[in-house]
Amino acid sequence: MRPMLRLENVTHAYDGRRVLHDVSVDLAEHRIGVIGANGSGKSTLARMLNGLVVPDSGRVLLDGGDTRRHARAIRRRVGFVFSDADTQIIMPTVAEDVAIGLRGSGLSRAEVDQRVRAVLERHGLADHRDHPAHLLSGGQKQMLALASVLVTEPEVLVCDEPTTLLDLRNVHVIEQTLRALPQQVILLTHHLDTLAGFDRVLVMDEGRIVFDGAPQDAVDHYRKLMEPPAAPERRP
Ligand SMILES: Nc1ncnc2c1ncn2[C@@H]1O[C@H](COP(=O)(O)OP(=O)(O)OP(=O)(O)O)[C@@H](O)[C@H]1O
Repeated sequence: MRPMLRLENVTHAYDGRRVLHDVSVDLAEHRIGVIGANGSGKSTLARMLNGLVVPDSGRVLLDGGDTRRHARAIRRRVGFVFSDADTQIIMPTVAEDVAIGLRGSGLSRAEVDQRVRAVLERHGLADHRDHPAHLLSGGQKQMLALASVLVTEPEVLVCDEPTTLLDLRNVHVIEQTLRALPQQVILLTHHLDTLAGFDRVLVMDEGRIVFDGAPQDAVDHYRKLMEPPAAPERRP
């Protein structure tokens, strides 16, 4: 059975400024997109899904477990990929960076090696296993960031604009990788084409979910929302 993420009346503010307003939503579909203007609250919402941010009021639940009380357990089940892979790469070599996610997992050295090898092969990084991670290309770094989360075998993958810094070819590579994943994917993106074939897309605006539906309808709604206001009529 697919995991069930639930936000219940979630409100959140930074420095007294409210950025999420009473958001309630259940997230159970296989592939869910989240779109919206800069600053509309997407990242804050996404970070709540694995307890990186805890709401000021309301609750965020994974299969009924509250992120306030079960953050560690929930983080093991909900992986998070950031838009800037450099912030996620912490070890000198590619293989070490992937392996670090398995620290404390209780797996033997041989099991860790086997899992790391498999994930590097699956994501086209096998030839780079002993290379310095910081010397990879932007696309390879993002793939490494993804591999480092996937090696932990999360049930849900939350990706916060993983293609924002990539060229179009690498956007497609990451897109295809995400599409092929068996686990639930919640993808925040400004690349609207990526959402074709998704099961559901949420549109956020000023801290609220203002549309929730099929990808094309959501993209149409978002485009309308982003239209510039009509210029005032000129008087002769
Ligand atoms: N750690 C923080 N401290 C203070 N303000 C923050 C923090 N994180 C986000 N904000 C503010 O909260 C608001 C919502 O930000 P958030 O990153 O959730 O939006 P977003 O929709 O993901 O934006 P973008 O598309 O630009 O990534 C913004 O006004 C942002 O400046």
